[in-house]
Amino acid sequence: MAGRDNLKKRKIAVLGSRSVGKSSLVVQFTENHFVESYYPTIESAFRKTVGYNGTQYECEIIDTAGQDEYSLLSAKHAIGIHGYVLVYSVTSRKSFDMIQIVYDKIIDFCGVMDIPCVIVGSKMDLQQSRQVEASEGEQLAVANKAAWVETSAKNNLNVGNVFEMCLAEIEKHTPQPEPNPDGRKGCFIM
Ligand SMILES: Nc1nc2c(ncn2[C@@H]2O[C@H](COP(=O)(O)OP(=O)(O)OP(=O)(O)O)[C@@H](O)[C@H]2O)c(=O)[nH]1
Repeated sequence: MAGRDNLKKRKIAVLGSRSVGKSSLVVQFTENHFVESYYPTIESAFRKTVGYNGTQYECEIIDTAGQDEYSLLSAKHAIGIHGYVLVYSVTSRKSFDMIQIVYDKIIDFCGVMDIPCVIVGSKMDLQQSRQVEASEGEQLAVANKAAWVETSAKNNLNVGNVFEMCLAEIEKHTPQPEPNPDGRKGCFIM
């Protein structure tokens, strides 16, 4: 069991166009099964505690309703969120184009230069219907200083990686206390 000092709470929001597989990704990660049928999400929260890099993280994952270019970003998708998972489907060019739009809305809303973020190309098992190449996903991530990965919730490929990468991105953006001269870590006054 992790002590309290070794348990960090992290809130992650999952955004992207409708039907790209956001819920399937979150359900595969938190409940270890694949949802074949399609139920549009209004909004749901999932929890899972994961060990990563020697630390236990209590993750609260917010699965949102699909966005389009006209959706307004809600404050609840920005305030208190530590990291973002932005999902497009490799079978939908339109959903890929939505990623930059959603990303820009978030940084605008938060008033920051960049955010801890993983860009996810979902449904990589559907190779026959691919519309977005892996290299395009990678380039988009580099341009936005984000991480990137392709997944299949159906075949449980890279699903756990998405959330580990998101925790890593959050850590990268979290200022570390300066060590004291004697090597011990200092503390922040919040
Ligand atoms: N082949 C394949 N199908 C998938 C995969 N992930 C999701 N799907 C299917 O895509 C459809 C939409 O998946 P959802 O997870 O409901 O999509 P969503 O993004 O949560 O949709 P909204 O709630 O409308 O935003 C469902 O029929 C899923 O079974 C995948 O990795 N491979």
